Amino acid sequence: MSVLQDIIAGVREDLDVRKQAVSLEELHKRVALAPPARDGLAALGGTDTARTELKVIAEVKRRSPSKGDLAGITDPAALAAQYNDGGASVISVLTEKRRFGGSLADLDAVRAAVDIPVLRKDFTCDPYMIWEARAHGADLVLLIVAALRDDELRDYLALTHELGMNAIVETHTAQEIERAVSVGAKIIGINVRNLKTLDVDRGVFAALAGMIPQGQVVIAESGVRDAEDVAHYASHGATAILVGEALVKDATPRERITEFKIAGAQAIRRGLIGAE
Ligand SMILES: O=C(O)c1ccccc1NCC(=O)[C@H](O)[C@H](O)COP(=O)(O)O
Repeated sequence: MSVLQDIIAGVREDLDVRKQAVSLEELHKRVALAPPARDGLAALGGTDTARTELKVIAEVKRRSPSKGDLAGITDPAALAAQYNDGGASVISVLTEKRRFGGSLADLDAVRAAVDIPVLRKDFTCDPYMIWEARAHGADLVLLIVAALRDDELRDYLALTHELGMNAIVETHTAQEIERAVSVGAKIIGINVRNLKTLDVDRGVFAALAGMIPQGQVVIAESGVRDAEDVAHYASHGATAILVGEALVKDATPRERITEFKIAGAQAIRRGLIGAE
């Protein structure tokens, strides 16, 4: 069983328990009462192709299969507030429990603490999880192409939009990018962490980003350690970077995000001057 299949098997078991506790009908009622979704697409620059800055999606990530415990996050809301102050455009909250130590309570706490859009980052494998995300205030959800059939990808994306949210459609290969584009994804992530080996190869982003049509939001996911990595992704066409480990382990995440934004803007400017 691959790492992804293994994670999803656990997600499905936990989901069965939650479905027993809260019916889909109950979730529908909660969604009707939830505050409207914040515009995640606009926060990430929308379809504006005149890129002048690099957006940062800052992640609340407690644990990971590749690294184990990352940081003792005692207050996810306070961490998210620091991310917000540093200039993050979106906060990502890893809600998967078994391998990442996250929860819907983390999502609730973060959503209440910031005014910017919040991504429920999880291994979406059932429409119930999209309703659940919205009921807990999420503005964006993650759809991993490798985990979904084309019909599921299309249906889940449509449901996400029906509920007023946006989806980050995550890819790892050229074929997955073709699938993401064909279902009409507006926000496409390229995750450079190989889901079989868990190795990070930043060169994957440089090799694949050019396949994504102009006008889409292009997110470089995973492996940002420092300003040099940020410049690498920005110079290869990233609209945004998604950063977890480097921020949760940093004593001053607010300053680190500001530094990443400056590095991203400088790399974009160098690219524009080089193209003149
Ligand atoms: O982080 C992992 O070990 C991992 C393993 C298997 C599937 C997904 C995994 N991570 C989820 C993510 O996509 C990252 O949390 C996110 O891109 C941030 O990555 P990083 O900045 O390298 O922590």
